Amino acid sequence: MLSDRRPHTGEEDTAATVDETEFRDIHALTPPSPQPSLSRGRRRESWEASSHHWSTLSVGSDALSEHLSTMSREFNAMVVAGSTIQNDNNSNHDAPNLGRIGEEVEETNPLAIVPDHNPIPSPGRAPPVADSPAPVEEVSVHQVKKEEVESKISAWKAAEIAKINNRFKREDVVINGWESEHVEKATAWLKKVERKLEEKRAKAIEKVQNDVAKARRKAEDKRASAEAKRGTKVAKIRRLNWRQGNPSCVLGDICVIFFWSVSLGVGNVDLRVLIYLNFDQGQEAPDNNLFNVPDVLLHFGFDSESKGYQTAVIVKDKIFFEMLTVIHVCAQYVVEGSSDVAKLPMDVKIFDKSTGKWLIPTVLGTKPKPSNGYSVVPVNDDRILILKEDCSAVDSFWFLEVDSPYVKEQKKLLGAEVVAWSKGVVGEGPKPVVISGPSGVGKGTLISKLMKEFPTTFGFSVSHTTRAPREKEIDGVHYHFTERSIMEEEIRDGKFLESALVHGNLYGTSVDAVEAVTDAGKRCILDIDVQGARSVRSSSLEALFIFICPPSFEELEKRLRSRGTETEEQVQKRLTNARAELDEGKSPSLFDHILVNDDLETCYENLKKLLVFDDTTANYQPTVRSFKIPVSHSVSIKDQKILIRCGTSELGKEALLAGQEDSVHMPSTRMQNDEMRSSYLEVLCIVPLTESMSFG
Ligand SMILES: Nc1ncnc2c1ncn2[C@@H]1O[C@H](COP(=O)(O)OP(=O)(O)OP(=O)(O)O)[C@@H](O)[C@H]1O
Ligand SMILES: Nc1nc2c(ncn2[C@@H]2O[C@H](COP(=O)(O)O)[C@@H](O)[C@H]2O)c(=O)[nH]1
Repeated sequence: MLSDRRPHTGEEDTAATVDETEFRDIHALTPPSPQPSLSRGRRRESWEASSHHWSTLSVGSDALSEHLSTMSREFNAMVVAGSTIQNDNNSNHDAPNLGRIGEEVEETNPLAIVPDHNPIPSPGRAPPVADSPAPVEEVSVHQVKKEEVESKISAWKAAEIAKINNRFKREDVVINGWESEHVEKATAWLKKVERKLEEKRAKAIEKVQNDVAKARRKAEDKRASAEAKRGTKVAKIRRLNWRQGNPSCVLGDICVIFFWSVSLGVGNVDLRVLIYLNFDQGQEAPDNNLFNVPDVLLHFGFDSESKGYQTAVIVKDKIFFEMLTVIHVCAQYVVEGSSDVAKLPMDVKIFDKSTGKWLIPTVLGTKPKPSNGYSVVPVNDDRILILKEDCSAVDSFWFLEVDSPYVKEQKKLLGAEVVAWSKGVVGEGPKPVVISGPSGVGKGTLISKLMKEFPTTFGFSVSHTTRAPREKEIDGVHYHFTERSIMEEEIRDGKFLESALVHGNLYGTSVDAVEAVTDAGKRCILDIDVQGARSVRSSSLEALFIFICPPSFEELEKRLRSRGTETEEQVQKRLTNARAELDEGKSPSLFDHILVNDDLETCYENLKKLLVFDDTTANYQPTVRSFKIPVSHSVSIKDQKILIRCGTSELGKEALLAGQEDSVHMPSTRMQNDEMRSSYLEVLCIVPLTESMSFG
């Protein structure tokens, strides 16, 4: 019967069913059990069957199945106990079975850590049932037993619920533990990740800071080097500029003054040399001050180390310039009384007074060619004038820059003691010529004719361009064909005198291109667009600006097309730009001359008139070039002027003869007086120093 019971999955349902159903079953079907042992055996069978049945119908949890099976066994025991009471009067045979109900069922669940403090009261401990002598009494005993069983069942239920609650509490503890363990783990992981991120961040910040510092340092270096380059370029441009200007002769009653435009090889010195030729012994000098020989820091002494005489100039606590050989020459000259001595080179070394040591500096620039002798005068704190004796005036003036801005820059760059030679170039070259005009007007054609006819007089400035070479165009002859990125960098580096975007390509005139021509002693011709002309006009380069105009716009278009070097699109672009250029070409502030290229030959003749027979070209070879600084002279610096004084009749004669009467335009009355001319001549060169010498 018990084994036929329908299984219940819910424990409370089971208990409730047991409450209501089991007892009805007990009354109806109490089996007479003749032998307690047999009855016990049968009951065991029922339990086993029941247990088996329950376990096979469990809802999947072994623990739950085990638990329910335990409950079932205990419950069955109680029911059987209740049913056997009446047959088993005061027999306690089944007491051990009932007693088992109250026993702690061995807890196999690993979660079971809370002991059950509410055990089911052991039926064994129930007061023994007294013998019932009468049926009435029997009923009441039965009643008592029933109540007792009922109370046990209630107690059992409560105990089961408590067990379940405990079990869930234990589970809850374990779940909480599991939860906190995982939360802790996750938090620890997060902290680890955060720490790693923090480290990465710190590293990234450090890297960025290092990169920034590195970039700054690099930029500094680049800036310094660009600045140095710029300085050099500017100096070059200035030098180009100094070569400009006309030499002029100024006549005076007492003296003849030559104005020489002087330029320097490396430095930034612009000089004008005035030579006072005093013919009359009785005449006074134009400015007495000019004749005051100031402190000339020339020191002569014997250098035990090199066993010779040396000259030194003290500038800013440093002794510059050893002219051992010069003094040696002087000594020879003096002793032997002969000027016929070997030319001797010039060496530079520096005695640093603070350390008491001689330094051999890095010498920049081209040093002067050896001479018979030199005069040495500090001009100011940054350079020393060296006047070569007994050589042509063109090669006489030299400067040793010892602390000029250029030298300062170089010292910084090279991290060494630096000096630089600058040549005072006497005379000047003719102005470069800028030929501009719209594309197709005939600039190139005119320039080619000029070069062909005057190959030694004119030189073409070879521009840089990013445009592709045309057929027959040769790199380095017609253009320096360059990649855009390279050209852009070179423009940034200050390599260009001017540059412009012309018809979609970059074009530019490099300083080197102009220098290459001027260094070859030729007049430089630039073929550039109007933008370029404007740039050159606003630069320090003095030039002659000529604009070539077409006879008409239609003719320009015709020439451009007939040349056949451009695509239709390029022709259109060039024609559009031509209109703007033609407007600009009329600007008198930009161009010195406008030539209309109608008939080619006529235009060429006009160009030649402007260039070949203009004053600049005609006067290119200054007559004063043959002037010589005599051996016997004194050099001094006064009021920002270099004074060179010499005054013997022989030397005067020499200087005068070298000066050439025609170009000097000396007053005829005096020039006719040979006696007077040879009797006395005092020559004073006054060299005013310009701002670029940065006095003070
Ligand atoms: N006076 C002229 N009469 C007729 N044709 C000319 C005359 N001058 C030049 N040309 C022709 O015009 C064309 C353009 O001349 P050229 O190439 O010298 O122009 P350009 O001004 O140098 O042009 P670009 O600025 O594009 O270099 C050439 O074919 C040339 O032979
Ligand atoms: N600003 C400059 N313009 C230049 C230079 N070289 C040439 N040009 C001018 O470009 C156009 C086009 O020349 P093309 O050879 O492509 O026909 C022409 O007007 C030239 O005068 C330069 O160095 N700078």
